[in-house]
Amino acid sequence: MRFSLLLRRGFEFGEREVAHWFPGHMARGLKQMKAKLKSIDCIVEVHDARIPFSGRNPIFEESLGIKPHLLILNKMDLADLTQEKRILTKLKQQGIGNVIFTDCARDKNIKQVVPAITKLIGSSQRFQRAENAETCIMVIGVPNVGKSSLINALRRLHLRKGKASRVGGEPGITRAVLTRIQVSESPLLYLFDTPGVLSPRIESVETGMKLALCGTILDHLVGEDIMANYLLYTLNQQQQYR
Ligand SMILES: Nc1nc2c(ncn2[C@@H]2O[C@H](COP(=O)(O)OP(=O)(O)OP(=O)(O)O)[C@@H](O)[C@H]2O)c(=O)[nH]1
Repeated sequence: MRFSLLLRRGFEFGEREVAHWFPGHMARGLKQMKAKLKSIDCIVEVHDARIPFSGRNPIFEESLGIKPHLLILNKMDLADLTQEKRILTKLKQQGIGNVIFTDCARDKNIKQVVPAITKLIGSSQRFQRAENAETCIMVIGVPNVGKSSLINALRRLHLRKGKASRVGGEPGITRAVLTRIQVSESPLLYLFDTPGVLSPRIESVETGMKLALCGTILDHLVGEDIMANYLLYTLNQQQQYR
């Protein structure tokens, strides 16, 4: 019998409840972000390039969506970029036209970020603030996608300075109230790092599983066994048997 015929056709998630995967401190984080919004010129949303269509927080769009918006798909070094064109086309259809892929360990694509922000703000009528030379950005995203790493990479590139924002392998490293961090001298650019905020209504258990596998939800909240099982199922579906 062919090996592929033995593989599962679907994945049984059982009676899982995703609501409790949203820790309470995230609601507080979102409230603080909304309060800061008046002084922000542009929102930079960081997401994991491995799941470009899953798990972005719709609440960001509802509550923060009025400002110019740049989507950074980070961890491109871990993603399958043969699909890059298709990803960009699909995001454009969803109204997301400003997208940059990055790997925080390399400067190549990080270099595109500040010019893209400057261009976005420059072309946004509402935010032409001639009297104010400094620009303020808010970096948002679900936990552990690399928001702090991006800020540190921008500082390394533009200011030749070290880490200003704590980085960690577990979700939920950045919990502090928003701190203002300089990332560029010319143009004068400041960023607010924010705590990662998951959607309180993750659209499905499958989306939750993808978020967990990319490290945005703590493993034990979801269950290590089912995560491993779903990963195996997905790899088999994609015929990645190695
Ligand atoms: N492979 C790879 N790993 C990355 C990249 N950027 C960040 N990481 C790693 O991803 C993990 C999370 O990075 P952080 O910068 O702390 O993420 P964050 O979004 O600020 O996390 P929270 O504070 O939990 O919201 C760390 O282990 C980083 O080293 C990248 O471009 N590629």
